[in-house]
Amino acid sequence: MGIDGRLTVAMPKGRIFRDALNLLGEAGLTLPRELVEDSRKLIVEVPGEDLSFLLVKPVDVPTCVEHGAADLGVVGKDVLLEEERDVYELLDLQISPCRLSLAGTTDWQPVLNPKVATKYPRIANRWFRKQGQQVEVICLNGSVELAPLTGLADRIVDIVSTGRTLRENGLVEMEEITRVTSRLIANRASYHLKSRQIGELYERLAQVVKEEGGLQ
Ligand SMILES: Nc1ncnc2c1ncn2[C@@H]1O[C@H](COP(=O)(O)OP(=O)(O)OP(=O)(O)O)[C@@H](O)[C@H]1O
Ligand SMILES: O=P(O)(O)OC[C@H]1O[C@H](OP(=O)(O)OP(=O)(O)O)[C@H](O)[C@@H]1O
Repeated sequence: MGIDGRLTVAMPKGRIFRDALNLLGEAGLTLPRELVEDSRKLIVEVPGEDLSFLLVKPVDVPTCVEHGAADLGVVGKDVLLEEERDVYELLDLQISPCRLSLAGTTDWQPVLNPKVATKYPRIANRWFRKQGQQVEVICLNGSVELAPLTGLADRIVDIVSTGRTLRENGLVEMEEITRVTSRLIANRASYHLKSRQIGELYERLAQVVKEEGGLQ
């Protein structure tokens, strides 16, 4: 499980990375140079602690944790809901907040069996099923806002943070599907086998989240 019996944490590269590092720093961890500075290293050990970080794409964090390549992971709730991996969700870290919303053009008219473009096909399908609406979900990997502008789809399900991308593309948020923050997740076996190490890190992080109401 993990590497050399050390506690291994899968960290998402990209947007969440800095927020997660700040949180770990606040929790009293000495962050190795390779994590803080620009580095291409993918496995980084924390000096003086029985701890290593794996640097992975955000969408791959639940996969690494489910399969035990990492004992713990930091990941957005959006990815967690979409990936449906068999992991424990331990803590809402309250970092990298955003929301997953339904959006469209201002002049959108209801149609039978509308097309919905998204990076989140499972979440979209589940949500529309719950609404009793039949839709055709079209999977995109980015620039989802283009879809209603080009006739590729009628509406989109996508992340909204400042709302700038919607605004600058003449789209409006129609409904919030879910609020999103990043979570601490654990491999099921590691949670039991490394309960002391995981418990200690959990306590340190939970304390910071409680004291600071999360770091934005
Ligand atoms: N404005 C935002 N847009 C997208 N994700 C955001 C935003 N704000 C916070 N997040 C969080 O950041 C995560 C995405 O991070 P990031 O954009 O680095 O990854 P990504 O979608 O894999 O990017 P890419 O595919 O461009 O490499 C989401 O899962 C979400 O939880
Ligand atoms: O509300 P905002 O602050 O504008 O942020 C939301 C935008 O940011 C993300 O896109 P990203 O920059 O990751 O590009 P992408 O289209 O390639 O996913 C997301 O998919 C939205 O498009």
